[in-house]
Amino acid sequence: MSNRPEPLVVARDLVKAHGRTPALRGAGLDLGAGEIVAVTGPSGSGKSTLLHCLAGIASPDEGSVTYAGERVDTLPERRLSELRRTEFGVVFQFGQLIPELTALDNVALPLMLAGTARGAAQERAADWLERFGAGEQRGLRPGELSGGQAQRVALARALVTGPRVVLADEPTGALDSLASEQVMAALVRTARETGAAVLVVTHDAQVAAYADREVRLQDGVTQDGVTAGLEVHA
Ligand SMILES: Nc1ncnc2c1ncn2[C@@H]1O[C@H](COP(=O)(O)OP(=O)(O)OP(=O)(O)O)[C@@H](O)[C@H]1O
Repeated sequence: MSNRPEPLVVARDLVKAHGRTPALRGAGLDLGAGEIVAVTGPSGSGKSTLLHCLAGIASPDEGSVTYAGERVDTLPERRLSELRRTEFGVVFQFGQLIPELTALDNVALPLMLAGTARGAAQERAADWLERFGAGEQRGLRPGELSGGQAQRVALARALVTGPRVVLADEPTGALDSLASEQVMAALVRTARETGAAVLVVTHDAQVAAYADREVRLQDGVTQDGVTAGLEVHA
């Protein structure tokens, strides 16, 4: 489409096997600033593996991933962790919160690691928890949160540093449909306001409908170009 933004993340011809199990067999996609793309497909079709390759967590056996023109798949680990700390917000499918810290401190931590003073970091963390509907859980530790609450906290933590790319693996997997809609609306709002490029892996067609585009994976191969439904007004 002619009015699509210039891609910020570009993946081409990705091939990746886990041992002898092929996970990606020629996957690719473009992700533009301010754009939300849903990656859908059956269980085992390679969605998480694709997200891990985009985030530089897994390295593809073949193909390439670039971020703002820089090859991600061949970067040294030190530059990769810098990218993940400053430019990428990654939300994993399972448990990534620090059990000893409250929800508020989990979200404040990335800011503090980047040098923000604790009070200011907590203030911003509280705003992001509110945005994702987890403001009331700020004082709770991960063990005291429901799965859905933990997901909201993980999203707030991924977004608090203002990443340019948000990669979220099933961010609504533990939420009911109303809560999923709230979380997706907050993600859409964030992408529109901050210009972040957002990729969401999801099983859920209702969640995918919030995206600007849907990229379907089938047996490790992407079929790009399905346009999803909802017009979202900022
Ligand atoms: N660490 C691993 N070791 C071995 N095989 C793996 C590993 N991770 C994934 N696989 C295999 O690679 C293929 C793709 O898995 P992947 O998790 O990327 O798919 P998915 O579409 O995200 O699945 P789901 O929707 O169930 O999360 C599957 O056949 C899976 O069993």
